[in-house]
Amino acid sequence: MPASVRILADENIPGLPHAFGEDVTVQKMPGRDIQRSDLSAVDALLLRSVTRVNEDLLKGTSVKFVGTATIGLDHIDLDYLNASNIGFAYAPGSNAQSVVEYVLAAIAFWLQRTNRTFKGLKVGIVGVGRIGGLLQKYLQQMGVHCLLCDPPRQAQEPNETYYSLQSMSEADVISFHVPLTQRGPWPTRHLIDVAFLNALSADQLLINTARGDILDNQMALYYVQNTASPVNLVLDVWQNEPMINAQLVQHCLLATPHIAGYAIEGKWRATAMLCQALSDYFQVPFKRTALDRNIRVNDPWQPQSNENKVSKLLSYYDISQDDQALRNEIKNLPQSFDKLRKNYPTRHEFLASV
Ligand SMILES: NC(=O)c1ccc[n+]([C@@H]2O[C@H](COP(=O)([O-])OP(=O)(O)OC[C@H]3O[C@@H](n4cnc5c(N)ncnc54)[C@H](O)[C@@H]3O)[C@@H](O)[C@H]2O)c1
Ligand SMILES: O=C(O)[C@H](O)[C@H](O)COP(=O)(O)O
Repeated sequence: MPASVRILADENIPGLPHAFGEDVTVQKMPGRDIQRSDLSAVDALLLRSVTRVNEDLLKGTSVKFVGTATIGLDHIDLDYLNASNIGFAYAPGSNAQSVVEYVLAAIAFWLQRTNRTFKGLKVGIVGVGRIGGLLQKYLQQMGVHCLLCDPPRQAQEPNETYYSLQSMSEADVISFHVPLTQRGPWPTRHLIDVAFLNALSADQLLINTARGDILDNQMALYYVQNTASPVNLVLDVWQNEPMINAQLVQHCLLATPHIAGYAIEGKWRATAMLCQALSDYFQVPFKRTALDRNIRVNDPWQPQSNENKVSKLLSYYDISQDDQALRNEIKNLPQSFDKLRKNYPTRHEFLASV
């Protein structure tokens, strides 16, 4: 192992280099600009989702360890890392609560607009992993009925009740929490197809916080432009970020620049997970306490049965501000998309754990 560990990090990962001592050096760069030529004297690369990690980037470099401060892994060629014996870490669950709070705020926004409450609501959850499972717990705590769709889990848990993707159209709200995959028995690229959209109506809400490629955006634009009463769309993730489909934005109930997971505690939790993994890998000390105080949620909200959950949720997180910020900057794409993400205002997690 090197005498000192040289890290190249995405400039949008908070908390570096304070978590390490003098045996670690940290250089920062915009994630989209990182190229192979930047990696000749780098031991560890710490990234976000905007840097594609593959043979093109890493071949012939000195990189021994890659960490991504994200839940999603679709930007990483894991086969190449394994074959090249490069250490790897990611941040599973780090921003799950943030995404769940985004989804609950989006539902609350829609309910308020339609003068409704959570009472009697049916929510379909597609992908019941860390995020989908947490969403299910919070919704059930609020008395909301959930329909679960997760074929990989269904194959492992034949005695549990799971629904098909098609039957999700029975729900008032359908929220997607699948990883982006192209291969295997249950690929998710373009999982939301025209047949699925055609089975929905203007009385329903579809939320995609998973990845942009789950929904063919060009097809979705055609659908909203040519359907009398299209489903209400809430999109946080887009195909071809940062050059997203500006026309589709105009047709969304809520449109945001991939910030569902951006509550500040989630970001610091991801940093802590990567620093711990890097510290174990290179056997260098890591000051966990330097990060811990940013991860704690102050005074969390425990929903009560007799309170107005719609207005309470929106008082914690007014999601319409994130939507408005994107609409205000839509003429300045693609730069504005990354700018809004880089300068995202501080949003705190607010739900008590379930
Ligand atoms: N918008 C954001 O800011 C944001 C933040 C965090 C994560 N994400 C995205 O959310 C995804 C899910 O995160 P997670 O932590 O819950 O992942 P997870 O791996 O814990 O859960 C994913 C679940 O999806 C299921 N699944 C896989 N293929 C499926 C299919 N075809 N149909 C239905 N279910 C399927 C899996 O069985 C699993 O239970 C991430 O991969 C990432 O792309 C987005
Ligand atoms: O997968 C994730 O964790 C999220 O999509 C994450 O919030 C993406 O943010 P980025 O890495 O692009 O800043």
